[in-house]
Amino acid sequence: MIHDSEEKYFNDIKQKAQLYGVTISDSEARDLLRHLDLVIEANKSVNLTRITSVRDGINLHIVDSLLYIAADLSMRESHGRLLDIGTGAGYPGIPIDICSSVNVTMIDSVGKKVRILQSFVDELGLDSKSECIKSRAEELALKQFSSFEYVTARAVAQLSTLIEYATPFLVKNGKAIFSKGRMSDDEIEHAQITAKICGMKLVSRETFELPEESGHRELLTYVRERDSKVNLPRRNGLAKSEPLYLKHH
Ligand SMILES: C[S@@+](CC[C@H](N)C(=O)[O-])C[C@H]1O[C@@H](n2cnc3c(N)ncnc32)[C@H](O)[C@@H]1O
Repeated sequence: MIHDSEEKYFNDIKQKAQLYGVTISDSEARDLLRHLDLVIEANKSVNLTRITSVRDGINLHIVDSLLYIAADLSMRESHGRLLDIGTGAGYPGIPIDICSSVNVTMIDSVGKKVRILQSFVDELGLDSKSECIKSRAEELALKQFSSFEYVTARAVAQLSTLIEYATPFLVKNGKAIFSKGRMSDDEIEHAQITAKICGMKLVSRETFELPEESGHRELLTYVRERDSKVNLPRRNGLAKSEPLYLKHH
């Protein structure tokens, strides 16, 4: 548990968020830290993250998640719906929930992770505007077609796969925002082909450096402009095993 150093960590989170233009309140910083504390504690018995220290967690989980807000400040005031695909311990879904007014739905295909995630949401009192669902993206998209203004994902799959996963969930003009480390030329080219097939347009690509040289990030934002040329979602696993950029090139 965090005690003496709480104050120091609050200020650290607030100052680091501010570096990216995200102003957060004391109570938001407290909730972000409380979530991280719960994740580090739960991680002792269930494998959720390779990060075990609060210091690393602030940079690599909290600040990294807040980059999604930095990339699209509109979500701070939006009361729309946001879907976080493959959320794991709730990154970036929970920090976005804490620091914005969007209604966040978090999904993961692993039931054990979703049960722990639900306990974090309950403990943090986020339950009135958060939802945790155990599902693969491809399955939930059939039930929640065209239902979200925003889709996010971090560390889940290649960009082309993420674009295919996100597309059916988005309303027209809805945005998919993905964070990536360094990408290969192939990953970018495959994403461009997939986006075209899915009716998605890359509208912004911003570069960020995480604090204390913790990493390089690119935040890519796609808008759902047109109907997809293929019926989405496709069957489970096809986005990876038979990528659209190969089939429909
Ligand atoms: C490396 S973890 C990242 C977790 C979290 N987003 C983060 O950045 O800390 C990837 C997660 O995506 C989930 N996942 C992978 N493919 C998925 C799919 N098709 N639908 C839903 N969840 C998926 C996995 O179960 C796993 O928890």
